Amino acid sequence: MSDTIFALASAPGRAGVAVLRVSGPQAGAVLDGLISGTRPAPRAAALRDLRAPDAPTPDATIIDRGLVLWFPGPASFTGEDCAEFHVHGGPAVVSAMSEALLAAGARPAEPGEFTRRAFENDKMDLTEAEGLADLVDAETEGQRAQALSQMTGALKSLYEDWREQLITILAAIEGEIDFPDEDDVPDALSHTGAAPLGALIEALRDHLADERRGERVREGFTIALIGEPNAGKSSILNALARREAAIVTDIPGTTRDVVEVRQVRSGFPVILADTAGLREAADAVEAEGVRRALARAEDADLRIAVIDVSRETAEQWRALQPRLRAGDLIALNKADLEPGDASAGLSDADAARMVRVSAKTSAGLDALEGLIDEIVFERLGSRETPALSRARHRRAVGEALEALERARAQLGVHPELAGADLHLAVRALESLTGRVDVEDVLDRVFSQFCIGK
Ligand SMILES: Nc1nc2c(c(=O)[nH]1)N(C=O)[C@@H](CNc1ccc(C(=O)N[C@@H](CCC(=O)O)C(=O)O)cc1)CN2
Ligand SMILES: Nc1nc2c(ncn2[C@@H]2O[C@H](COP(=O)(O)OP(=O)(O)OP(=O)(O)O)[C@@H](O)[C@H]2O)c(=O)[nH]1
Ligand SMILES: [Mg+2]
Repeated sequence: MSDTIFALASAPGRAGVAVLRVSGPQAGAVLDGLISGTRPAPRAAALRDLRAPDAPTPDATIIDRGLVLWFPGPASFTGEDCAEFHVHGGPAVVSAMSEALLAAGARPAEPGEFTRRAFENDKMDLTEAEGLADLVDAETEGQRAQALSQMTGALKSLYEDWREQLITILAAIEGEIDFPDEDDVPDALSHTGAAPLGALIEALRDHLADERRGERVREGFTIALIGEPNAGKSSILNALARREAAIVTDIPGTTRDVVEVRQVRSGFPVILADTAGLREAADAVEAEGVRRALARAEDADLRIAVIDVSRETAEQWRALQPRLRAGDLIALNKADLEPGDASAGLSDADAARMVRVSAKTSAGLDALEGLIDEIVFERLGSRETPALSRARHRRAVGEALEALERARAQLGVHPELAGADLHLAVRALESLTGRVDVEDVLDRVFSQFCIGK
């Protein structure tokens, strides 16, 4: 951290304004070396001519006239001395500025290095840093809201609060072990420790039992269209996508690979996947397509079974039913060809998630979209408690939970063993917020950032 680093903070390419940030002990000197006139007052923008620090004649070699800012540490984004150059956003201006910053003694920042410094200087914990990275990556309203909440400390407070509860329990237990005021220490412990420990275990369980809501908000909610060949899956995909994303022909077995379309529904990223029609395939290529279709259906967050109502439906339904789960949708397609009631023989629950559609005339497609949007919102929409948003969180909370459960089992038997497990749980929670230095975790988290963050 003794290096002074710089990076383009705005997107590369042509733009109205480009922002270059500098952070580190030499940031003030770097700033002074590039500007005409005086360093501006802290945190106030000032217009200055900018030139390379090694320029022979100051006037002839002006790079640009831009706004500069000076943030003396520790009251800065990184906690170090920082400077910013807001210049005209042309590629030649940015590259000349980069040369000038190099000549002034700064080096290019690694991805995430500014935020890593903010983390090292206690400006944020690890979950807040992740929230910031997610905010930069956010493409939908739901992603933005989740990332902002995490960046402003929602997960941090939750995890810090658990950690404090745990330390209180641990102190009580260790107190009982060290200064038993009763003969039966384990028994006393199962009185003092069991209730708060039980409550904590419940809280961690609830946090994990969220059907991966936060991870889905980040990565996308996947929906697989499945059904027999020629049922109209690709036609429905194209209708939902409003473009010809998949090939449609009247030949059964047209789709082989999984065809994906990304869209935003109810403010969340959704991945619609069209798949090969399910049947005993005659050739190896189609057989591989069917294998992929089944795998995708299995992994998806929602399945839409597409049934061709112009053909015998009982057989199609029998084949699809084992692939479906509660809450999945059924699209009865080609309704234009068969005005009859295809729901005959189905239970009410099945009928409720069924829509008659025609990919040809578009009848019923609005209703199908309405149902999809509703399901996406129900499953991903915000709750009162913040959601964990990465596999890293799930692993660490899971580890803490297992340690707490072991501790509970030992509480009235071997209090020292319970104490050791509680220490493990504290450590797992501390790795979440980055309180304990787990170097490879930090490297992994910050390397996922984009350059300039
Ligand atoms: N020009 C510019 N815009 C930006 C950023 C930036 O670095 N530069 N940010 C970069 O992500 C975001 C804003 N985040 C920031 C967070 C903290 C501080 C900061 O100076 N914090 C000090 C003082 C706080 C205060 O005055 O209230 C501190 O925490 O001590 C600055 C920007 C978005 N917009
Ligand atoms: N009349 C009518 N024809 C439809 C409808 N939907 C699809 N089709 C036709 O049915 C045939 C098959 O459509 P696809 O969308 O390719 O069917 P698929 O389920 O993707 O078929 P595979 O990729 O072979 O599994 C095409 O000729 C479509 O034009 C519909 O609602 N009504
Ligand atoms: Mg198809």
